[in-house]
Amino acid sequence: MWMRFWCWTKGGSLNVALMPIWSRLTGRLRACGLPMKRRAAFATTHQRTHEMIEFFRFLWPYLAHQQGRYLRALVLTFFEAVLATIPPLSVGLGLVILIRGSADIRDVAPYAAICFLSVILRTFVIQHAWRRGIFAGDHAAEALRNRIVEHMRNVPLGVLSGRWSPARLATLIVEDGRWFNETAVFFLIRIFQGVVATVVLALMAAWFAPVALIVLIVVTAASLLVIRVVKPIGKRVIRSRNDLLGQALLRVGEFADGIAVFRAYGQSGNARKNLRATVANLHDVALDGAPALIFLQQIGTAFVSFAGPLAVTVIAVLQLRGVTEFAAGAVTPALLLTLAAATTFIAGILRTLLPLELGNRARINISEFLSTPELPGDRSDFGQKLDIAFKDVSFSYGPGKEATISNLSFQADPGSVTAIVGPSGAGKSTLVSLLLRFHERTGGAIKLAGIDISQADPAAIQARMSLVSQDVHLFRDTLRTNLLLGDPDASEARLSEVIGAARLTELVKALPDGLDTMLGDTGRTLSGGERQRVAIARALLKDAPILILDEATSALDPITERAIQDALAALEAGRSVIIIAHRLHTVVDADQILVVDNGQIVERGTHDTLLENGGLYGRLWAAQEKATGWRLR
Ligand SMILES: Nc1ncnc2c1ncn2[C@@H]1O[C@H](COP(=O)(O)OP(=O)(O)OP(=O)(O)O)[C@@H](O)[C@H]1O
Repeated sequence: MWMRFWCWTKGGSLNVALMPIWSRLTGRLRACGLPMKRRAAFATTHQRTHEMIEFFRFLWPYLAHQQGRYLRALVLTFFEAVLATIPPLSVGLGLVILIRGSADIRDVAPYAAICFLSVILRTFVIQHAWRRGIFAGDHAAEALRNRIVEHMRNVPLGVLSGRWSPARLATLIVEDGRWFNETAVFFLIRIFQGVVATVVLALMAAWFAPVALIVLIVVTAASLLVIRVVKPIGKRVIRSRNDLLGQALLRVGEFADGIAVFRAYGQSGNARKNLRATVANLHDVALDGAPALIFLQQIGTAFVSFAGPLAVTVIAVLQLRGVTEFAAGAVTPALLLTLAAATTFIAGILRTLLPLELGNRARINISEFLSTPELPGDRSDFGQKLDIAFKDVSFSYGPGKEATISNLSFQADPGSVTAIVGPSGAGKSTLVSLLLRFHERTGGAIKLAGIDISQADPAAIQARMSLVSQDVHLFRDTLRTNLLLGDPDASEARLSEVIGAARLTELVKALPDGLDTMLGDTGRTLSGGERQRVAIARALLKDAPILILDEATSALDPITERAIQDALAALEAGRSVIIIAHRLHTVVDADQILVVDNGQIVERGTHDTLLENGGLYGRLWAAQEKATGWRLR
């Protein structure tokens, strides 16, 4: 019999029979723009296995101390899968006994008892397996999300303003993190369960009738073939869905943040239109993609449903032709039950393949982000004297972009005050962001206490610096939490002290819940000047040896600014200070003033020497003096 079957396939009859169907299918899909390789269909299993192994390898370290629990979940799943094969087998064998003519209930009763026992035991085992799997998977997802956040802390800021925008990262953490979790828990375990159960059931079917095994292999291969065809569509839909989701998040964020601007310019209609267009795109992708995916996936799983009838037909043909001779009548019900159970499990596996694609895409996206290089360096052995030295430093915001800083050198001694002034866009903020290692210089060297900062741990550098910038970010949390960012362990007394120094006492009194008032969109919104004072209080709390003030008092009224200047003067004592300021009267006492234009220091000196020089500083000073005399007519 086997020889005949072999000759039939070898002689090409099978190919001849399947070729027109295959050509039609591939022809239609090619017409839809899908790349098709005839033989490639048979690589599906290999590729899927490879993807699952890759996913597993990626998952494994994040399971950390939950690895044992996850493995126990897999072992329990293995037993659960074996238990799942017992009901069809025991019912089938009971039926065989009945069909063969046994009238004694005692012959059948053990099979019924085994069937019930296995069902009860399976329910028990499955619960334990899932509980362990879900716990371990959740743990891995949490560890992965923390790793992403940690990586965000350690990559140059340029990475986060480029391809990995905040919206893209939100999608990565929320959406991709979710699919990573689902794949780790549900799909991998379900596939493992399906494979084990299918193998056991297929062996049982082969025991009833060896030809059934061939039939199962053929229908499964046909299903995999179809799934292979579906895969590019699935990939395309999933990729555009991910991209659009990122865009939608970005637009929603922009719309929410900029609603006041849109309204002020009477453009809220346009902004809403943009937002709607993005949401509509998302909807279109779902609508276009979903029916195709469901239809093609159903075709894939439908093939395996033919296993039972096909096996019976083949057995019948073989019997009728006299190729085989066995008690088909007695065996067929058991065979059918076993095949039905096997096909249910195969269909279950096939149904997880497309969602598995989402998990796989999530893995690729997350790996891509995690592979962006972190800022190198681990030195933190700075001494007490934190002198700052820039030597021929150059920097540009991207390859091929014009240099924002070129060959810039200066030295700031410990305890001195260095002011950086210059026209808007000259590169002043960029300069301090290089010192903080928010970006990596492209040329020259920046040294802190004699150590090249490119060899230093960015966190160690940032721990030694307090930054108060013109853009103050407050978190949607209480005022207390926002202040304690400066020093999470600060005592109440210290907190009151800096609140007083930053002229925040009146504000705290006026807030409904004082320091515990929620800030942000769910709570109280602060004015620009109030925000700036909160940032100053944070810096006072941090008490770092280097203070960087980037237009720190620009949003304050003159009276508050004077008061804050006094507080800052007290803070400046004994520290190195770098002040970026447009209001030149705030820097007249600086030890050195660097005048920056076009990314270069064009003048340096004290206020008096610079005025004497009559250069750019002199012109800026004169322009400001004149501006103070201006008034609107
Ligand atoms: N993240 C960024 N990516 C690309 N270009 C940037 C980025 N940040 C700043 N720039 C550009 O670099 C140049 C210098 O900007 P920077 O903010 O350092 O100037 P500045 O002197 O501090 O200006 P201002 O006084 O107006 O704050 C500007 O042309 C600005 O557009």
